[in-house]
Amino acid sequence: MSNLKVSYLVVGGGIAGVTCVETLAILHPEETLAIITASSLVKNVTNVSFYAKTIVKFDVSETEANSLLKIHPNLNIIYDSLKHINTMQKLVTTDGGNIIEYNVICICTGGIPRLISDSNKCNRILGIRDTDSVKEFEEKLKTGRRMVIVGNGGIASEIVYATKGIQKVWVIRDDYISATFIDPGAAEFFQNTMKNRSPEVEKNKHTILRRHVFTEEDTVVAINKNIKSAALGPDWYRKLESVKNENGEQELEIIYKVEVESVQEVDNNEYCLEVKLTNGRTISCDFVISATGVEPAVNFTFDKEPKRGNDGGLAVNENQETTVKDVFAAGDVAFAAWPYAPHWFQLRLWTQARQMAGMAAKAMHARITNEDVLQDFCFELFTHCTTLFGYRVVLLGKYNGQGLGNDYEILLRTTPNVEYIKFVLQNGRLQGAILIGETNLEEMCENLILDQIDLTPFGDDILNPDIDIDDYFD
Ligand SMILES: Cc1cc2nc3c(=O)[nH]c(=O)nc-3n(C[C@H](O)[C@H](O)[C@H](O)COP(=O)(O)OP(=O)(O)OC[C@H]3O[C@@H](n4cnc5c(N)ncnc54)[C@H](O)[C@@H]3O)c2cc1C
Ligand SMILES: NC(=O)C1=CN([C@@H]2O[C@H](COP(=O)(O)OP(=O)(O)OC[C@H]3O[C@@H](n4cnc5c(N)ncnc54)[C@H](OP(=O)(O)O)[C@@H]3O)[C@@H](O)[C@H]2O)C=CC1
Repeated sequence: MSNLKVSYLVVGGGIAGVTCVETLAILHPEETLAIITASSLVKNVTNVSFYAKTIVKFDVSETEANSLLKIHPNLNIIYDSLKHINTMQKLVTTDGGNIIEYNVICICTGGIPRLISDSNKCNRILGIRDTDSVKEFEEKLKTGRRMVIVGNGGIASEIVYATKGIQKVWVIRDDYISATFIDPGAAEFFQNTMKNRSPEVEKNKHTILRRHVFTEEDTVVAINKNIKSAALGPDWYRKLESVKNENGEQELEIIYKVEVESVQEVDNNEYCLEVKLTNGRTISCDFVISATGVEPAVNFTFDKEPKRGNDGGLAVNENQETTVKDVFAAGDVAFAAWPYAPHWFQLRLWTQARQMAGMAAKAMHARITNEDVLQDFCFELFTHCTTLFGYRVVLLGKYNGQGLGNDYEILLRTTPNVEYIKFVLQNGRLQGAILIGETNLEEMCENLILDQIDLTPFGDDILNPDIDIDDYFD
């Protein structure tokens, strides 16, 4: 137990918390800084590379929290969990009884899986977030014969792709797969490649994976067992590829446009779970993966509650400050409540956790030094680089026509098993793009979206592979 007084206090050892600490250490090295982390390992970002000004790719790795001392020798690391924030007196208390006074605080407590409604009745409905949850999943995978996967976003797509030797029933409420990230055309592109995974595609799959392989060690120490440690690293699902299940052939059935009505444990059946769907069908299985999104982790109390967003996240302005002065928030726990630039929106991703935390650090520093701060340029354009079904995927701007109504055009170029390129245009100007494969179009698309150049004169040539469109703009 200790009493401590610092200028800057950061809570959470995920990408957001660590980025905030790293940025503050650079901006204000002489000032006192502390981090409260509920787990002995923290996340950090390495191998940052730029495809373009705002399109950044990086690896996410995990490291001992005390390695942060390298960047800030006077950093106070408090291995504990936040319990209460007294915003009037500007002090926090922790579950372990520590009291820390601050001038400015940044809350980066991340999120937890938002599970389907019957999850509280049965422990065979799993969510994936941290190492422990993956271990439990691996155990179930080793002996399971059939699993039901609910949800149509990143985690469900990765699980469907990576698991073998088990029957999979993928239950989605859309009429095409992976709807969070792609459109129906790209879904078809992926499904075709999944059907006939040729040796060539298998080869590509390995060459385009990120360099860092997820290796979160068993040595991770959870300080508070009720609090999940940071979200997993990028290659987490590769562990699933090596799980041996001798039960049988891989089979995938996708059931579109349905939801789960109920899940019941049964003991008179070959399988111990029955999943009833809204279309009247019942599926017997061993366990259910609920990959149905994230809930912000506001797992502590306030004397004065800041405003929340409609998803329960702490509402923040363009400087990442909540509605309570000197209380900032970043990453999955935050709800972006400022008026967005035309080509940006919030999705809970590493990139945004990192960007928000960098912005929060700048604004916290500006508060302490009494300076003005402007929102970072990165919030001008939504960008996401990832790997789906073994392919590089870059998403830019309003890549699925989000918020554009019905008044937009789509331009497509696709080569089976190689690339899928979609441009979303409105009034002849590029609003968003999906780039799958090694397209090398990232920088051009970024410029076209940010500069809103009228592309009408180019017609369909904008996607003609024989014309180097960059030449037009040089
Ligand atoms: C399986 C999986 C795969 C993903 N894949 C991708 C991907 O490919 N690309 C991508 O962009 N994004 C991906 N994401 C999303 C990405 O991981 C998150 O958006 C990002 O990690 C959020 O970072 P964060 O720091 O806000 O939260 P977290 O990583 O959740 O970190 C929160 C930290 O706060 C700590 N904490 C919580 N409560 C307290 C408390 N009361 N006191 C002290 N500490 C506390 C936790 O222990 C944790 O260390 C994935 C997520 C998951 C679960
Ligand atoms: N490669 C990547 O970039 C990856 C990113 N992630 C990130 O990790 C986090 C967690 O991933 P994930 O859980 O996949 O979350 P996502 O938000 O990506 O996807 C959730 C999915 O579940 C659906 N859903 C929500 N509630 C229900 C319900 N009750 N019944 C049926 N379907 C439902 C959503 O549909 P609807 O859209 O209709 O609400 C959506 O398709 C996200 O922030 C995600 O972006 C995770 C893995 C990989």
